[in-house]
Amino acid sequence: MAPQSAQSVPRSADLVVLGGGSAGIVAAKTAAGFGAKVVLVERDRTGGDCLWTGCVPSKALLAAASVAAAMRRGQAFGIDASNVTVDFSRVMTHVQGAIETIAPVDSPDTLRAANVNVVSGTAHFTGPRSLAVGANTITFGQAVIATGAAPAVPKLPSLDQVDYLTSETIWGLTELPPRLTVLGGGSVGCELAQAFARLGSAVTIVEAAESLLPAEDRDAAALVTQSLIDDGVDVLTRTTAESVTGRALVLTDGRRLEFDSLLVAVGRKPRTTSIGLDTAGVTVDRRGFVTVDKHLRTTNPRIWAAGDLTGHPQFTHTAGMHGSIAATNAILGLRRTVDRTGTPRVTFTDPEIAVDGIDTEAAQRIPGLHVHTLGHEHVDRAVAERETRGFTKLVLDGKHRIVGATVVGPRAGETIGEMVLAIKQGLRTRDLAGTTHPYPTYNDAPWNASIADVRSQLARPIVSGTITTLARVRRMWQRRLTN
Ligand SMILES: Cc1cc2nc3c(=O)[nH]c(=O)nc-3n(C[C@H](O)[C@H](O)[C@H](O)COP(=O)(O)OP(=O)(O)OC[C@H]3O[C@@H](n4cnc5c(N)ncnc54)[C@H](O)[C@@H]3O)c2cc1C
Ligand SMILES: NC(=O)c1ccc[n+]([C@@H]2O[C@H](COP(=O)([O-])OP(=O)(O)OC[C@H]3O[C@@H](n4cnc5c(N)ncnc54)[C@H](O)[C@@H]3O)[C@@H](O)[C@H]2O)c1
Repeated sequence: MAPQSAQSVPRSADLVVLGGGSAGIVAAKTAAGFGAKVVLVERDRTGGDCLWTGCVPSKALLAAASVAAAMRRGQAFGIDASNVTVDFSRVMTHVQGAIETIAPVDSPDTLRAANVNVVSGTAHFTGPRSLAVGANTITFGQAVIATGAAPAVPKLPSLDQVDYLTSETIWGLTELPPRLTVLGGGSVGCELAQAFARLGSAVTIVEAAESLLPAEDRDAAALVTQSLIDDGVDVLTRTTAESVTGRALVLTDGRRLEFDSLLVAVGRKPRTTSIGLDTAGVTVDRRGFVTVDKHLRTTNPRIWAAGDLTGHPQFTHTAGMHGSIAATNAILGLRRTVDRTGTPRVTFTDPEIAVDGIDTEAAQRIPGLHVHTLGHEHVDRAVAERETRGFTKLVLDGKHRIVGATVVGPRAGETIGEMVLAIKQGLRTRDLAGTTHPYPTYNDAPWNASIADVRSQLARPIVSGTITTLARVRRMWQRRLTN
C-alpha cells in the first residue's frame, strides 16, 4: 500500500471503515455500491487475518499435510509409496502461493476499482464523528469498526522468555520444528497440530478442557482426537501450563514438555484497545468486544461494528455477512438483523467437523427435538475410500424439519452446504428424501438419514395401517377390473 505521506486522505466521508479484513472489505464495497463516498483505513495489508495468517495459509498447509498422510496410507489400497519426505520450505512456498493467488481479490487496487478510497495507516477515533489517521482527520457521517481480533496470550511466567508462536507468526517458520507443543486444543490448535504432525513434527497438544474441541459434539471431538493420535500427536487434556522453564512447558500436574517451538492457540481477543472507542462513545463488554444490537449498531448510533470484534462467532463468512448488514443499515437506514440461530462452521481437521443450526448438545436441552444419526459405514463412497470413521447427525423438530446438522468425515464442509440451505428453508426430511442425489457421494449420508427418518414415520402404526389398507383396496380394485 502507498506510504501514508504519499497519499491524499479525504477530509470527510459518508462512511469510514476501520480495518480492511473480511468484514471491512465487504462493508466498504457494499456501501460504495450504494453510491456512498467510502474511505477504508487499513494499518497493514488489506485482506486481514483470513487471507494472510488464518483461513488461507492454514487450509493450504493442511492440504500439503493431507497429501503426505495419503501417501503414507497408500498401502491399504495396494499402493506403496515408501520414504515419504517433506521439504518444508517447498511446503511453505505452496502456502505463500495460495495467499498470493487469492490476494488480488482483496487488494487496494480492487477496492479502488469498486470506488473505495483506501487509506494506509492506523485509525483511531477523535470524537463521535471524527477519526485520525496519522496527522489527518476524517469526519464521517457513519463508521464501521472492523479491526478484528488477535491471538490471546495467557499470563504464563517466563512465556515472554521464549519466542513462542501464534497463528500470526507461525507462517514465518523456515524449518519444520522437530518438537512442537501446542497450547490450546480448539480449532487453531487441532488444525495446526494435525498439519505439523503429518509434515513430520513430534506434536503435543495441551488442552485445559475435558476434551479437544470442547465446543463440538462429543463423538465428533472423539473421532478427531483419535485421528490426531493416529497421526502421532500426543494429546493431553484436563491440564494446562503453569510456567515456562528454558524450552519446556511445565504443566499443572508437574510434567515438563520439552519443545523446539511452542504454539499458543488459546483463543482470540478483540482489537478494541487504542482506537479511541471511549472518545467515540462506543462501549465494550467486559471481555473487550464491542457492544452491538441485533442490527450491529454500537452505543454511538452513527457507528456500527462488524466481524471478530463483536463477540459473535469468529468466522470469515460471519464477518462478511456482518460487513454487508452494517453497511446496508448505515447507508440505507434499513434494519437488517444478524441471524444468530445457527452459524455454519467447519473444523478442517481430518475428519472434518461441519455444523449448522442447532447442535447436538443444545438439541438435548430443547424439548420436542430429536437427533437422527447415520454412521458413515453405511455410506458407500466412504466405504470405497476407506473413510468410514464419521457420522451425520440430523437434529429434527416435531414436524421432522431439519433444524440442525453435524457432519463428520471427509469433505463434511461441502456436505454441510446442502444442510445450510435445508435448515434456512425449513425443509423436512421428506423434502430431502424425495430429491434424487447422485450416487455415490458423501451427501448420501444426510440423504439416507432423511430416508431412514421418513421410513420410521411410515412405520408408525396409524400410517402403516393406512398404507396397508390403501394397498389392499387397490389390489381388490385391480382384481375387479381384470375379472
Ligand atoms: C489460523 C486461523 C484459521 C482460520 N480459519 C478459518 C476458516 O477456515 N474459516 C473461517 O471462516 N474462519 C477462519 N478463521 C477466522 C477468520 O480468519 C476470522 O474470523 C476473520 O478473518 C475475521 O475477519 P475480520 O474482518 O473481523 O477481522 P480481520 O481479518 O482481523 O481484519 C481486521 C483488519 O483490521 C486492521 N486493523 C486493526 N486495527 C486497525 C486500526 N486501528 N486501523 C486500521 N486498521 C486496523 C488489521 O490490520 C486487519 O487487517 C481462522 C482464524 C485463524 C487465526
Ligand atoms: N476452521 C475454522 O473455521 C477456524 C479455524 C481456526 C480458527 N477459527 C476461529 O478462530 C477462533 C480462535 O481459535 P482458537 O483455536 O485460538 O480458539 P478456540 O476458542 O477455538 O480454542 C481455544 C482452546 O484453548 C483452550 N484453552 C484456553 N486457555 C487454555 C490454557 N491456558 N491452557 C490450555 N488450554 C487452554 C480452550 O479450552 C479451547 O479449547 C475460533 O474460535 C474460530 O472462531 C476458525
